[in-house]
Amino acid sequence: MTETLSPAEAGKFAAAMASVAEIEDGMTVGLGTGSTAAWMVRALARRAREDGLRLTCVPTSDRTAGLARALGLTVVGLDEVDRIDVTIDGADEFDGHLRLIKGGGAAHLREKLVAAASDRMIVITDPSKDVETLGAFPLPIEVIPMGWKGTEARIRAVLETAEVDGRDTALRMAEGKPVITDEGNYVIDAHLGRIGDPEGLAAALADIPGVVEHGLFIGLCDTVIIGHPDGRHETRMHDQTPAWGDVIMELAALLPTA
Ligand SMILES: O=C(CO)[C@H](O)[C@H](O)COP(=O)(O)O
Repeated sequence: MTETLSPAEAGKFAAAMASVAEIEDGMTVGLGTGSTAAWMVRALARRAREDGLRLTCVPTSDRTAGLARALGLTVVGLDEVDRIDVTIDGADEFDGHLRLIKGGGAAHLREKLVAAASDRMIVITDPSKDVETLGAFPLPIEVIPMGWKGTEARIRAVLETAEVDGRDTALRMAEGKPVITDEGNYVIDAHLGRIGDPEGLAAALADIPGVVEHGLFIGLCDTVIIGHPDGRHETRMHDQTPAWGDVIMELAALLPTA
């Protein structure tokens, strides 16, 4: 399977496969958005079919809902469940404290709501998303369309005093029109280069009238599974960078058996 994929896709596939191994019968599962999450939805649907798992799934976007339904998974809205056992989602960047940038697919509002309702959030990625400092990926900020220019000016004012290297902002466009999120909003991308104080910036952005949600996920992710092109994966958990137990187990598996 993986030999037909590009190295990045093979890594995403490996992470997705490892993540669905954590799902048990009867669970309520949050389904992320993006190409990595799409691999996970396919792998989850296959596991559910082959192992007879009864799952309730809460998608983070219309795209993911459509894919999950088409594959036979049971899809419900966030308000139809009391809690979510685990959410599995992709990310655009993650750092050593498992802080994330999300929203490259303009779904970070629903993604954050679903992650916040979950007992556990697993992020699945290929190695390219692993960064020392967040910020090379432009930070998505979802804003109300009404008065978006004023909101952008307030975002720029906040960035003036933020610990960042760049301060450019741009309304996200596609085919000459503003990108509209599933909740009917616009996205402003902030090109920051480096975010020195993610907690401080997250709090300041959340305070701006017109900002609905930004793509900094802090204190939400419990586990990151990094898939490698050769099919291996490694796991990072809070305050374990990397999880040496996993690395040792993987190295042990490579040793010849007697
Ligand atoms: O945050 C997201 C969507 O809003 C995605 O998880 C993020 O953009 C990663 O996408 P991909 O798995 O395609 O690289």
